[in-house]
Amino acid sequence: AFFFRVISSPGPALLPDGEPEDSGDEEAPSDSSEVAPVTLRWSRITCSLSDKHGKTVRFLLTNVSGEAKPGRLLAIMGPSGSGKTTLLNVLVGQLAASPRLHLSGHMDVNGKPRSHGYKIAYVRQEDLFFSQLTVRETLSIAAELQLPEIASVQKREMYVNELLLRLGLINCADSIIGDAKVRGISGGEKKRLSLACELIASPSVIFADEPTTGLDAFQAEKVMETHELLARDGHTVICSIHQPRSSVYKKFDDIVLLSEGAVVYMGPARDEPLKYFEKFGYDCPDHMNPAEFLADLISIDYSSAESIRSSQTRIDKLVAEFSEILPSVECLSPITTWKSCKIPAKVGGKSLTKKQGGWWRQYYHMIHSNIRSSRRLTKHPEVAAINTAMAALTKTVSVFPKERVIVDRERSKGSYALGPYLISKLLAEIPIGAAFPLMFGTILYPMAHLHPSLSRFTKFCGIITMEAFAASAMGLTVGAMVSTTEAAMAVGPSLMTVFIVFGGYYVNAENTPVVFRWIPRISLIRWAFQGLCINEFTGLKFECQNSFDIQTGEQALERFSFGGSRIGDTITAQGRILMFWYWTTYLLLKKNQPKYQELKPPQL
Ligand SMILES: Nc1ncnc2c1ncn2[C@@H]1O[C@H](COP(=O)(O)OP(=O)(O)OP(=O)(O)O)[C@@H](O)[C@H]1O
Repeated sequence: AFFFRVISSPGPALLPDGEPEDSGDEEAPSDSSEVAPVTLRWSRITCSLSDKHGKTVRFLLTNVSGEAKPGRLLAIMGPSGSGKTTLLNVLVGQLAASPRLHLSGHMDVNGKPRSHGYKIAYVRQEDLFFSQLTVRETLSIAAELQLPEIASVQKREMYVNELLLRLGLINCADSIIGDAKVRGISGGEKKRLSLACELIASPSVIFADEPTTGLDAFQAEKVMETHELLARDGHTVICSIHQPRSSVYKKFDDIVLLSEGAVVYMGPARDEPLKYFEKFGYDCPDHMNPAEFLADLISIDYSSAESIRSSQTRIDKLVAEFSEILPSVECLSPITTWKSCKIPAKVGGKSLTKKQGGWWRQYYHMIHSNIRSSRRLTKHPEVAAINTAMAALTKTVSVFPKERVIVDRERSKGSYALGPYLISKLLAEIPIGAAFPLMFGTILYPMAHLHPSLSRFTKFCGIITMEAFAASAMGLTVGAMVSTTEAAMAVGPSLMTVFIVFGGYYVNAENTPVVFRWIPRISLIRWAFQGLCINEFTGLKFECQNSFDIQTGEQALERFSFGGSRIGDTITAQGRILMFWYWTTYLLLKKNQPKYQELKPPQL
């Protein structure tokens, strides 16, 4: 996937290879704080949706015109489904192609076709990062990939530090990003990190799709403050936003109000739109958030048939009124993509984005970040426990149902009995069954920086090997229970998932509901996880910042409800589970042994 991505498309934030000197008529600035000023104009953009017979069924955008200027923050506002994201995608040139969508209109960049281009950044709604990397590492990797011309590591670090300071990320620079499971930086910080990653190559135009979605009021304000500062630095900033609080609304310089894909107002923000709507008798009450007033004014009220009709009439009237006074935004160039942007951003008079790093450079950094990321991830003994068990289980369930057919045939011939077959199978599989966990342990242990002592390493390998045998025995039971490999492949991992959930990491003994308390006792994941945790945490001391932080490994074990137990206990429990699955396999195979129709003498 990475290979495909590298050869197929550089993504919106990266400049394609280009001739840096081809700067058109515009001079790119020579200082890092300066950006090439860009004015965007779009006119008569219409986007329609047709059915499979080619008949237009709906307009997503109707005759939308507008303008975004450098040094100003433009907000595209409107109710849900009004076409904000569609318009933003059209402006960025990234409206997903579909045979049912028809797009027309014009767009200029500084009075020229936009393919003549400038560097742009598109900050999407979802924040996608390697969750185990820190903020600084994420930005450093982005800088190394996008700014290969800054050869000096020191200079690149300075540049990253500058960005961290500028976006208010310096305090969390060395925190991991985190995800739903491992707490990392806040939602607002993630949004600002997304923005920072896009800003590395000093884009002239910044598009942001709903940058405040999912944030609390304070974080939303901080994020919008950052956008406002970027506009003040000379960037052209365009963001879509649903319904901002009033302090956020005050930050906008210009506003486009969309309702059902049509423009209801476009022009200066703050009091101007309120004055404009006053002319039609719609007064914003004192102390009401203007954004809320505007949103109510241009939304369909679905509470009753009458309210739908009256709100629709009001919106149609406002759209018609605005189209009559629409400032003439005329562009000559049909909509194209930004792909052939050729003007590189510059820092200190030097081009920063002549080229992306070559393949090898990108490959090296991606591998590096993946290793860094997986190192931290694999520190969780849970990952080692799940990986070992799943590998052993799938290996067995994919093979055993086929083998069973042969066993049944031989048994029916009386070649061998079930008991000796199972015992010989167990003994014969010891070397192969142990090979994978030992290999896995040998690679993972030093990579994950686990406790560097030979005795702990030996115990680590012992625990995962025992677990692999238990998982394999469980695979035999599943294979004996169902008749096909496909069914075994469906049942085995599903059953294992239950054991993973009750494995002690997601749900531990103290918070397991009483009715499910038996599951962790028979979960091979839980015993392996417990053994690995005891092996790793016993005797550890942690650096603490607060008095309530966990200080010792023993306290960490208490937190998992593993206090007071020993590795020996977990190995014994695994042994019991292994015997349980073997015994169940024996009983199932015995019960399911092939039965043949008896040949009875004909009745006279
Ligand atoms: N490719 C598509 N095919 C069909 N319908 C689409 C397509 N893209 C957008 N739409 C429809 O167009 C309308 C506008 O969508 P858009 O995502 O632009 O709205 P929005 O104002 O950004 O909404 P929200 O605030 O909820 O994100 C929606 O009704 C959506 O379902």
